[in-house]
Amino acid sequence: MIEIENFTKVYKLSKKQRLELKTRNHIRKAVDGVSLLIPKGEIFGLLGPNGAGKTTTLRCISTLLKPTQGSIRVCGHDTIKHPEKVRKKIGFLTNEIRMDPDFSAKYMFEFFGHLHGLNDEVIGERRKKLFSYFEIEEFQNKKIEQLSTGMKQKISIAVSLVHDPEVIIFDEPTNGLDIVTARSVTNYLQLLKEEGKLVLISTHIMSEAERLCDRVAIIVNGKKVIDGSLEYIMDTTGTRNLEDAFFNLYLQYTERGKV
Ligand SMILES: Nc1ncnc2c1ncn2[C@@H]1O[C@H](COP(=O)(O)OP(=O)(O)OP(=O)(O)O)[C@@H](O)[C@H]1O
Repeated sequence: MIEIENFTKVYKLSKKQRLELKTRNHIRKAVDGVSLLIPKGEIFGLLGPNGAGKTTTLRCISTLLKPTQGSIRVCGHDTIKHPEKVRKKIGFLTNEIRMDPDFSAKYMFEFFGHLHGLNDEVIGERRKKLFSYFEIEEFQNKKIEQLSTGMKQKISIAVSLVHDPEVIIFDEPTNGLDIVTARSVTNYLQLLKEEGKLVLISTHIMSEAERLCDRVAIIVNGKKVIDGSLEYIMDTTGTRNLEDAFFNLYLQYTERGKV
């Protein structure tokens, strides 16, 4: 389970950032007082427009950043007090973490397997399973720079899952993928859910969230505006699909000045 309580993240803005953002403010509140309970055995979607605070939230859960206020626990471990215990439990995928282009998929997989303290036999078994599912086998000895965007993303996903984590946190996992590759990724997330794992994704794609997620939270300007099952969100907003529900809430919380 992931337990997020009254979580706030404030960034300090450098002079360069202030100029770029055309602001005099020295800070930016990226996430503002968000609380969430995310159970295992489900796919949970974090939805929101650009700049809503999704990536910041996922990075704080994954211990790459520290919350400014509030607390986050993953499988009972506090992300600030016991980040190393949290890291053992999670597989994290983000667009900014790139595979080293000079190395091969096989090398990267083994490297990260060893970092997680796995022995060669376990790494070999995991590699066979994941490389076969994502059809990486044929390309596993090629330099990553020679491979397509889709293949690179599949390799990143396989590497993030080397240690068979209980909690899978993927920031926009299908971003930039064609529909065939995207479907193989989302199908795998469903398999992980069926194995009882907790899967947390962020996405802009409402149809994907609707097809994949058991529950979602919508974040606008750093604040959670709703969370719950898809049925609950559609009932509450009086809509029949997630995209309409999203727009309904977005307009309500931006134009009417609630956020
Ligand atoms: N390192 C940083 N320093 C300062 N501000 C930041 C930093 N990272 C993000 N922000 C700001 O925090 C806010 C939330 O950004 P974040 O990347 O978490 O949003 P997001 O929902 O993931 O957006 P997107 O869908 O565009 O990736 C934005 O206003 C962004 O400009």
